[in-house]
Amino acid sequence: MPEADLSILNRVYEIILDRKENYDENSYVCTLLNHRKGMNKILEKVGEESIETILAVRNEDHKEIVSESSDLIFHLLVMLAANNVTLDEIADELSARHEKMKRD
Ligand SMILES: N=c1c2ncn([C@@H]3O[C@H](COP(=O)(O)OP(=O)(O)OP(=O)(O)O)[C@@H](O)[C@H]3O)c2ncn1[C@@H]1O[C@H](COP(=O)(O)O)[C@@H](O)[C@H]1O
Repeated sequence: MPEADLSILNRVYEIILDRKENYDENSYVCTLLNHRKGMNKILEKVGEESIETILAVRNEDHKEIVSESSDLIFHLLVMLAANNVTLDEIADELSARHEKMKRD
Protein backbone atom coordinates (compact mmCIF):
# COMPACT_ATOMS: atom_id res chain seq x y z
CA MET A 1 0.00 0.00 0.00
CA PRO A 2 1.49 3.44 -0.92
CA GLU A 3 2.33 5.68 2.04
CA ALA A 4 -0.15 8.47 2.68
CA ASP A 5 1.15 12.03 2.25
CA LEU A 6 0.53 13.55 5.68
CA SER A 7 2.31 16.85 4.96
CA ILE A 8 -1.12 18.54 5.10
CA LEU A 9 -0.99 18.05 8.89
CA ASN A 10 2.15 20.20 9.03
CA ARG A 11 0.65 22.79 6.70
CA VAL A 12 -2.57 23.14 8.73
CA TYR A 13 -0.58 23.20 12.00
CA GLU A 14 1.58 26.04 10.62
CA ILE A 15 -1.55 28.03 9.72
CA ILE A 16 -2.89 27.50 13.25
CA LEU A 17 0.41 28.78 14.72
CA ASP A 18 0.15 31.81 12.46
CA ARG A 19 -3.43 32.43 13.68
CA LYS A 20 -2.07 32.46 17.25
CA GLU A 21 0.18 35.38 16.34
CA ASN A 22 -2.02 37.26 13.89
CA TYR A 23 -5.69 37.81 14.75
CA ASP A 24 -8.11 37.60 11.83
CA GLU A 25 -11.79 38.23 12.50
CA ASN A 26 -12.79 35.93 9.62
CA SER A 27 -10.75 33.01 10.95
CA TYR A 28 -12.49 30.04 12.60
CA VAL A 29 -9.21 29.12 14.31
CA CYS A 30 -8.97 32.63 15.81
CA THR A 31 -12.57 32.31 17.02
CA LEU A 32 -11.57 29.12 18.86
CA LEU A 33 -8.28 30.48 20.22
CA ASN A 34 -9.89 33.69 21.48
CA HIS A 35 -13.23 32.29 22.67
CA ARG A 36 -14.66 33.62 25.94
CA LYS A 37 -14.72 30.08 27.26
CA GLY A 38 -10.95 29.86 26.69
CA MET A 39 -9.46 26.36 26.44
CA ASN A 40 -12.84 24.88 27.40
CA LYS A 41 -14.24 25.79 23.96
CA ILE A 42 -11.43 23.89 22.21
CA LEU A 43 -11.89 20.92 24.55
CA GLU A 44 -15.66 20.98 23.91
CA LYS A 45 -15.00 20.74 20.17
CA VAL A 46 -12.53 17.86 20.62
CA GLY A 47 -15.14 16.04 22.73
CA GLU A 48 -17.96 16.79 20.27
CA GLU A 49 -15.94 15.63 17.26
CA SER A 50 -14.83 12.49 19.14
CA ILE A 51 -18.45 11.54 19.78
CA GLU A 52 -19.44 12.30 16.17
CA THR A 53 -16.58 10.06 15.00
CA ILE A 54 -17.71 7.26 17.31
CA LEU A 55 -21.30 7.57 15.98
CA ALA A 56 -20.06 7.46 12.38
CA VAL A 57 -18.23 4.21 13.15
CA ARG A 58 -21.24 2.78 14.95
CA ASN A 59 -23.33 3.63 11.86
CA GLU A 60 -20.74 1.95 9.61
CA ASP A 61 -20.83 5.10 7.44
CA HIS A 62 -17.46 5.22 5.68
CA LYS A 63 -17.91 8.75 4.26
CA GLU A 64 -18.93 10.10 7.66
CA ILE A 65 -16.03 8.32 9.38
CA VAL A 66 -13.61 10.12 7.04
CA SER A 67 -15.36 13.47 7.52
CA GLU A 68 -15.73 13.30 11.31
CA SER A 69 -12.21 11.93 11.82
CA SER A 70 -10.91 14.89 9.81
CA ASP A 71 -12.88 17.28 12.04
CA LEU A 72 -11.43 15.53 15.09
CA ILE A 73 -7.83 15.65 13.84
CA PHE A 74 -8.18 19.32 12.90
CA HIS A 75 -9.50 20.23 16.36
CA LEU A 76 -6.74 18.12 17.97
CA LEU A 77 -4.21 20.19 16.00
CA VAL A 78 -5.78 23.38 17.39
CA MET A 79 -5.67 21.90 20.91
CA LEU A 80 -2.00 20.92 20.55
CA ALA A 81 -0.98 24.31 19.14
CA ALA A 82 -2.89 26.12 21.88
CA ASN A 83 -0.88 24.12 24.43
CA ASN A 84 2.48 24.64 22.69
CA VAL A 85 2.80 20.96 21.82
CA THR A 86 4.57 20.52 18.47
CA LEU A 87 3.94 17.84 15.86
CA ASP A 88 7.64 16.94 16.23
CA GLU A 89 6.94 15.95 19.84
CA ILE A 90 4.05 13.72 18.76
CA ALA A 91 6.15 12.18 15.97
CA ASP A 92 9.02 11.55 18.40
CA GLU A 93 6.68 9.91 20.92
CA LEU A 94 5.13 7.61 18.32
CA SER A 95 8.56 6.75 16.86
CA ALA A 96 9.97 5.93 20.29
CA ARG A 97 7.00 3.66 21.04
CA HIS A 98 7.35 2.02 17.64
CA GLU A 99 11.05 1.33 18.17
CA LYS A 100 10.36 -0.05 21.63
CA MET A 101 7.46 -2.26 20.58
CA LYS A 102 8.43 -3.46 17.13
CA ARG A 103 8.98 -7.18 16.73
CA ASP A 104 11.38 -8.48 14.10
N1 LIG B 1 -9.43 22.01 8.50
C1 LIG B 1 -10.11 22.97 8.89
C2 LIG B 1 -11.46 22.76 9.38
N2 LIG B 1 -12.22 21.64 9.53
C3 LIG B 1 -13.39 22.05 10.05
N3 LIG B 1 -13.39 23.40 10.23
C4 LIG B 1 -14.46 24.23 10.77
O1 LIG B 1 -14.85 23.71 12.02
C5 LIG B 1 -16.12 24.28 12.33
C6 LIG B 1 -16.86 23.38 13.27
O2 LIG B 1 -17.40 22.32 12.59
P1 LIG B 1 -18.79 21.70 13.03
O3 LIG B 1 -19.10 20.59 12.07
O4 LIG B 1 -18.75 21.34 14.46
O5 LIG B 1 -19.79 22.91 12.77
P2 LIG B 1 -20.68 23.73 13.78
O6 LIG B 1 -21.50 22.76 14.56
O7 LIG B 1 -21.37 24.77 12.97
O8 LIG B 1 -19.58 24.45 14.75
P3 LIG B 1 -19.80 25.21 16.14
O9 LIG B 1 -20.98 26.13 16.00
O10 LIG B 1 -19.97 24.14 17.20
O11 LIG B 1 -18.47 25.96 16.35
C7 LIG B 1 -16.80 24.60 11.00
O12 LIG B 1 -17.00 26.01 10.94
C8 LIG B 1 -15.76 24.18 9.97
O13 LIG B 1 -15.67 25.11 8.90
C9 LIG B 1 -12.20 23.87 9.83
N4 LIG B 1 -11.70 25.14 9.80
C10 LIG B 1 -10.42 25.30 9.34
N5 LIG B 1 -9.63 24.28 8.89
C11 LIG B 1 -8.21 24.52 8.47
O14 LIG B 1 -7.70 25.61 9.20
C12 LIG B 1 -7.20 26.60 8.32
C13 LIG B 1 -7.40 27.97 8.93
O15 LIG B 1 -8.79 28.26 9.01
P4 LIG B 1 -9.28 29.72 9.38
O16 LIG B 1 -8.69 30.03 10.72
O17 LIG B 1 -10.78 29.69 9.41
O18 LIG B 1 -8.74 30.63 8.33
C14 LIG B 1 -7.96 26.39 7.01
O19 LIG B 1 -7.20 26.87 5.93
C15 LIG B 1 -8.11 24.89 6.98
O20 LIG B 1 -6.92 24.31 6.46
